[in-house]
Amino acid sequence: MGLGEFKVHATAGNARRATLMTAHGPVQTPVFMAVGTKATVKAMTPEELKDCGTQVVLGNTYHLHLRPGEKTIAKMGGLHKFMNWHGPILTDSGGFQVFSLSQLRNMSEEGVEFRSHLDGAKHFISPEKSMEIQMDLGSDIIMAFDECLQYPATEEEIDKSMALTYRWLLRSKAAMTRKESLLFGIVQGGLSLKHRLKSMEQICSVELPGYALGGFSVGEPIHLMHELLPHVAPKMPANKPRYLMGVGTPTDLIIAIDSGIDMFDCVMPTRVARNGTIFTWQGKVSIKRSEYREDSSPLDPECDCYTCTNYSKAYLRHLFLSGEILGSRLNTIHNIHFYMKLMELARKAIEEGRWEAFRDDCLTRFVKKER
Ligand SMILES: CCCSCc1cc(N)cc2c(=O)[nH]c(N)nc12
Ligand SMILES: [Zn+2]
Repeated sequence: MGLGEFKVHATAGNARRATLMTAHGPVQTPVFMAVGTKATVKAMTPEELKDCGTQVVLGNTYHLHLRPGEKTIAKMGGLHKFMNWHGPILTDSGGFQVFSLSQLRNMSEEGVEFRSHLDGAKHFISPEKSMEIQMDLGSDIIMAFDECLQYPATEEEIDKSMALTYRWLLRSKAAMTRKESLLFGIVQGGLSLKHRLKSMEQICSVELPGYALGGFSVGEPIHLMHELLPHVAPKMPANKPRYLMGVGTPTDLIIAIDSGIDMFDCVMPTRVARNGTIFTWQGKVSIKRSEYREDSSPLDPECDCYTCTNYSKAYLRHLFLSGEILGSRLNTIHNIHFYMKLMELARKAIEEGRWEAFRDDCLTRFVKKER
């Protein structure tokens, strides 16, 4: 396969089993990508990530630009070498984090001026600057610089913002000159089908190796996203990967795959692991519950990860209540393994013509009350 080639091997309704070729190797989809915002997937080593089945790690332009700086990372050989991750890396364009993390900011056609959340220093990021940072990092998949509105937003705000995102995509494409990298456009449009379809038409009219759906998981009731996806995702180019940004729970992933989404990222599995929430094939487990005080069983009897093979709920509860770092590590290893296993089984189910049954079984399992 050539760089950027996206080959669909099997389908089940809108669901697809495909392969995307990047400069650091193939990506088997549907895929969940582990978020490594500051050049690390929190609490996990690259070897542990690989052992859990991780294919792609995400980096973040905003954070890495502020610290240690893309020029430093470039001098150290690029982000792959710097973090010792030699599989594909996708980097976000930074706009989303500017709006969600930094204080003072001035938006203009040119770009966004903002103050660092670290030291208050003034910075400016534009489509051109975002591309420069991501190219310096040596990213395999580069995200276009976009504006992501929070929820709710008026029709006028959505109209104005998605038009800007389209103009910024054209500037991103003109500035992204790194031949080894794949540039993905980002469809916006808020929670309005009319605006989503218009943004999709604009963004997907630009010839690119892949397209993302942004603007979800921004505070909206999640059912609104579930209702919109089947009307938008299948209309995106069938021969290009579709990436749903910042989503989601295991239930969200299954529903989105069923609507034709191929790629996902979310901080959820790593973030909630550190707070003691564990995803299992029997639903969610809150490890701090007193019922686990002397429970010798693993987090998930149906899981074969390092944590479930070697430790009891009683021990993991003790680590969590004691605030031990090992607790965060073991819980994270399990949650990342769970998400990667979910995607592996989803790929197999689509390949083997069992997708509908797998989908329905997952949705039944995951809706069980937290215990
Ligand atoms: C490393 C983080 C990747 S995903 C961040 C993210 C998350 C969510 N939910 C939406 C968006 C969006 O609309 N645009 C962009 N660039 N990023 C988004
Ligand atoms: Zn496990």
